[in-house]
Amino acid sequence: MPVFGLLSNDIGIDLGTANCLVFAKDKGIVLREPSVVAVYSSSRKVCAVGEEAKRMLGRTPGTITALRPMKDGVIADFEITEAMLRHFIRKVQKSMKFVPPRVVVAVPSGITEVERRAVKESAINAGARDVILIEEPMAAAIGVGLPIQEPTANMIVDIGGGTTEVALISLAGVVYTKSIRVGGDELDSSIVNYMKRAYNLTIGERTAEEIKLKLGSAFPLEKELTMEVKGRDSVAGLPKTIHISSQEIREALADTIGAILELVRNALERCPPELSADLVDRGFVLAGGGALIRGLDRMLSDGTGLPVFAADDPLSAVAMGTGKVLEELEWLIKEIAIHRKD
Ligand SMILES: Nc1ncnc2c1ncn2[C@@H]1O[C@H](COP(=O)(O)OP(=O)(O)OP(=O)(O)O)[C@@H](O)[C@H]1O
Repeated sequence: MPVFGLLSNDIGIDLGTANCLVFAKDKGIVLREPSVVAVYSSSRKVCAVGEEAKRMLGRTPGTITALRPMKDGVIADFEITEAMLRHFIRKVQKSMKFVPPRVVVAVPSGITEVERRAVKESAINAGARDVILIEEPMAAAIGVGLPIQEPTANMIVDIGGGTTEVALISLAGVVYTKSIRVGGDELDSSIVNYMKRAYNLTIGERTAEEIKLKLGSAFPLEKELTMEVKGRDSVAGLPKTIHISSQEIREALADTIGAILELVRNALERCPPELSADLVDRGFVLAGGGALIRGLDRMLSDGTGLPVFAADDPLSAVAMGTGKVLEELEWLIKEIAIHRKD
C-alpha cells in the first residue's frame, strides 16, 4: 500500500505556549488557534478549545475554567495539553485522507525528557503513526529559510508567548542555545503592572495584550500613538476609562525588552570567533510573535551592532519549519527505499 505520495497526510505542529499551528503537507498552514482550553471545573471535561476558549479567558462563570495548558515554555497541565493536541489533530484530519499521519512536533527547547515523552504519547494517542520532535528555534531557523546546513553562523531569536529562545546553528547542529521564560506574556504582565501603578487601573491579560499589539514598541515611533483603555479602578472599584500613549507603554515594556537584549548579548559573547566573524555581515533573524513589536529590530541592532532582520511572517516561522522537515523526511525515506531495492 502506498503510504507516501498521494495518500500521505503528514502534518507538522507548532505546539506553542500562545498559539498552536498545524501545517499539512501539500497544503501549508491549515490551522492557527490559541493554545487555550476551557474545561468544566467539576469534571475537567473539555468544553472549548482554541479561539472559542480564548474568548472565555477572564470571563468564565465558576463552573468553567479557561486555561493555558502550556505556560512559560513548559507543559503546565499534561492532560489538558494532550486533549488540546488531540482536538487539533482530529480537526485537520477530518478534512484529510484516511491514513494515520506522521507528525513532526516543534516543542519549546526547555521542556524536560518526561514532557517530550508526554507530547509524543499524546500525538500517538491522537492518531499519529509516528512522531518526530524538533526544538522550536531549529524549526524557526529552517522555517525562515536560513541555510542551516552550511558551515556558517545562522542565528535566530524566537520571541514567543512564554519564552524567548536564541540559537546559533552551523552545519545543521546547534552550537549554542539558551531560553529564558520571558516573552509576550511577560510583556502583557508589565502592562498590567504599569496600569495599576500609574493609574490605579486593573485590567485583564487580554486587554493588556490588545494594548501591546496597538501601542507596543521598543524604539521611538515616527508618529506616537494613543488609545483608550477600559478597566476597573482599583481604589473605587468602579469601571473606568483612561487614555494612554505609546511612549508610556514603551516605558512599561523597557525592562522586559532589556532582558531579551541581554539574552542576545550573552549568546554573542559565547559565540566561537569564526562564527562571530560571520555574524558581523549576516546578523541574526527575529521570529515568533514578539518580532512584530515595532522597532524591536532597530533596538536590538543598536544594542548589538549587528544587522537584524525580522522574518516576513514571524508567527508562522516554526510551523513552516516543521513543514520543511516533513518534506526532507519524505526525501530521506524515499532514498532509503531506493537503496533497499538495490
Ligand atoms: N503585532 C504584535 N506585536 C507584538 N506582539 C505580538 C504581535 N502579534 C502577536 N504578538 C505576541 O506574540 C506572542 C505569540 O507568539 P508565538 O505564536 O510565536 O508564540 P508561541 O510559539 O505560541 O510561544 P512559545 O514560543 O513561547 O512556545 C503573544 O504573546 C502575542 O501577544
